[in-house]
Amino acid sequence: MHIKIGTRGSKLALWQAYYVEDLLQKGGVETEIVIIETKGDQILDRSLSKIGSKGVFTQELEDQLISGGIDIAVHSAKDLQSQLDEAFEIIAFTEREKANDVLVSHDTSLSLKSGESFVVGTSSTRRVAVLKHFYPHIKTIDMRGNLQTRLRKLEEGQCDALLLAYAGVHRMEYDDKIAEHLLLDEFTPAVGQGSVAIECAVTLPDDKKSTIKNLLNHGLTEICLLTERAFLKRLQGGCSIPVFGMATLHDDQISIAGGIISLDGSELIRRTQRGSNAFPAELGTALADELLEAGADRILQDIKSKNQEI
Ligand SMILES: NCc1[nH]cc(CCC(=O)O)c1CC(=O)O
Repeated sequence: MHIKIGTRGSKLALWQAYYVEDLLQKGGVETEIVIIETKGDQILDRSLSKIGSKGVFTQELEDQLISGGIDIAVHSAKDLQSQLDEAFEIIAFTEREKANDVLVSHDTSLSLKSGESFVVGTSSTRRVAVLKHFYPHIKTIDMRGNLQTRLRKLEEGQCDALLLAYAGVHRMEYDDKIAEHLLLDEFTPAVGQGSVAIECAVTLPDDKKSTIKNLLNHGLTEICLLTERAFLKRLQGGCSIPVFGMATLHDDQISIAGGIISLDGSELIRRTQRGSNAFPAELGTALADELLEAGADRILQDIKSKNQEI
């Protein structure tokens, strides 16, 4: 069998594509990597939250899935919108890396907890809002671009530290620049953070689908991600909305913590629920409903109207 693997061209995206390629080859599959540039890779001058981010990193990959230019598209699970077009499906989630955020700096003695003020570069609305909520003495500056670009800006002194997903930092082998591992209770990650999602067209032949699923899918990660993605779908949060959620497994139970925070960090709603691992989507949806009842709806509307003003 021969599988064409579609990926974006950033170093992190390529790492993930090679990781997937390796797993497929170990299972006796022949592979080929096809690099595809997306709109999101070209737009570097404006914050993603301001261009309406739906599909900017996925559209061109999905076009190739339909035309047969590629068999699968490899994404960071957290970059994949919660509601795929009906022509596509996710056939596998790879085993999740540690999901937490980390503070990255040349000065590894830096700590959010120290009370000392310094400048953190991040383009994530979630991370900015959570910093404002728990660590108001920290200043933030908007910082876009791939990991290498951000690290270069850090090196140039545009900020003192970056706030990033551990998974990406680890994959790029920048572990020695990690100053602090942030608490999951405060910096609850974006839905899907740390896992790689494999997308295909629903029309991909069944023998290819089953081989790919067998070689790439990590069942325990899949249960967690299905819970989180149902949660996100119900809240209709895209990556420009500071919604966060993370599920973990405890024997046959799933526990999920999730919430939403206003852009200025003043209002934070976070809840947890537990349920059977047989019904991940139901649990994720139930948690979203609990949040909506607790006022998440108002925060969401407020953020959506602010995004439209820009
Ligand atoms: N939004 C960019 C993005 N997409 C996936 C990762 C890291 C890898 C992962 O979470 O799987 C990152 C960088 C970051 O948020 O620091």
